[in-house]
Amino acid sequence: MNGYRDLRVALLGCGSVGAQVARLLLEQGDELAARVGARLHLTGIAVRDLDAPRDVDLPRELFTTDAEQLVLGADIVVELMGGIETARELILRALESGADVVTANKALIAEHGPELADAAEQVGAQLSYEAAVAGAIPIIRPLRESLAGDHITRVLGIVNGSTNYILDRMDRFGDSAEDAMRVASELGYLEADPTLDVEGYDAAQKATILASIAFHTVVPVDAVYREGISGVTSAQIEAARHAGYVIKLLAIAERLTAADGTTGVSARVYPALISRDHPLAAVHGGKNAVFVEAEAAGELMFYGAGAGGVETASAVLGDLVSAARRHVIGGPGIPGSSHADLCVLPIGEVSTSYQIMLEVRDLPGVLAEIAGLLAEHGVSAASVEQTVADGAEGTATLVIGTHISREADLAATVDALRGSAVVTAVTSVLRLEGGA
Ligand SMILES: NC(=O)c1ccc[n+]([C@@H]2O[C@H](COP(=O)([O-])OP(=O)(O)OC[C@H]3O[C@@H](n4cnc5c(N)ncnc54)[C@H](O)[C@@H]3O)[C@@H](O)[C@H]2O)c1
Ligand SMILES: N[C@@H](CCO)C(=O)O
Ligand code: NA
Repeated sequence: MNGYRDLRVALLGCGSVGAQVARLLLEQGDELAARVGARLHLTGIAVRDLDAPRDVDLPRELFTTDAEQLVLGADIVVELMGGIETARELILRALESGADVVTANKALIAEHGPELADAAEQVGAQLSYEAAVAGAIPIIRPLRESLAGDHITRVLGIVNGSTNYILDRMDRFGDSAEDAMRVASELGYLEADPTLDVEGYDAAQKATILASIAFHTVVPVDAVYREGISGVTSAQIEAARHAGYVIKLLAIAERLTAADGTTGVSARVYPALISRDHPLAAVHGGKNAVFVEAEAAGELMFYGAGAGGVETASAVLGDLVSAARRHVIGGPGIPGSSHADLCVLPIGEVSTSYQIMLEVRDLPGVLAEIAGLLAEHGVSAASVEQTVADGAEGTATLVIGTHISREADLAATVDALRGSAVVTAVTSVLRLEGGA
């Protein structure tokens, strides 16, 4: 039709995202053909159950349970099944046959990205995964292409919508952690296994991908330091607000110099304080945002929907159109870039400032004792506030803000505080991020 050649597109999986990709491919066929210069011909959709109910009405003859057969002969394979092993095998098979692959599978890319990128490079195929990080938000392509001539120094991301939703409810509506979690669950925001969201595993997968691309290196997912939001309390949220901060679950990728002079990368996920003036503080509900700091470009922010079937389908189709254009023009796909080969530095090498909440004995000399413990470990207090004196009788609550300190020094300080006779409890230690 219209003299366009056909490019054979095989779709693996027809769930929330896959069904929307199929619908858009069919509905927008003519326009996509005009944009690409070839017709994106959906040859089939691999499903587990031919008769399962779908979000979208799609021609039944497209469905097949034979994913392996479908992949054979495809020009572009779009993997939207999720899971690791079957997806990995099918993608490797597709790449080895020279097909381009588009996937939204963050777990797979975080675990096997380098292997898949190598397989793609061997045959000059394109492996694209814009939808794997922050759903609809263009962030992979900007990092890989638009910022390819710059030096990125730091990436701070709110890349998990469900935990952002939970923390935002606690902050804005005063919900308890349990209530906020229940609402998030009712709205279907959480993964089938909510631990993946709540304990930061999903964000860690995205941190791996962001750190690897931003710093042209390989950051294994196991090397990402990870804390989730299950320990965040209403008292911490309240204390943060009082001090002009908000608590966000951040995925951070940063170029750092270690104490011994080694340059490396830190990749970490934890709930952190950020100033209410920081652009990331305005990311509410289930939205995602990625804040990028680059030497020449300065500060950039990418904001939008990090999940949702049709929203995520937008990113998938963007990759699909890009892969299809390559087929029309010819030439190899853009290979992954890991030439910098940087080491991943442990959390102890990170320097940031901290907010420590303590319950102490309300006695003369206590402040001096605590100041002495901080000084002994090279941690300098920027502020000390006695917020309430209404805990157990004879105790006071202290909130200490520190100057920028090394995590290792801070950890030793917290251990010393816990062991001190004047401290009855260390109730909170939070890092403050987003500053200079
Ligand atoms: N839903 C989102 O908002 C979102 C956002 C970003 C990324 N992703 C990623 O996109 C991918 C798809 O997510 P989803 O939300 O559409 O999942 P989903 O569970 O709704 O759909 C996956 C579908 O694939 C099918 N499937 C699984 N294994 C199969 C196999 N071996 N053969 C054929 N079909 C198989 C399942 O039956 C299911 O229908 C995942 O990797 C997910 O992490 C999803
Ligand atoms: N569970 C993820 C889905 C998108 O990857 C989230 O909450 O953001
Ligand atoms: Na994205």
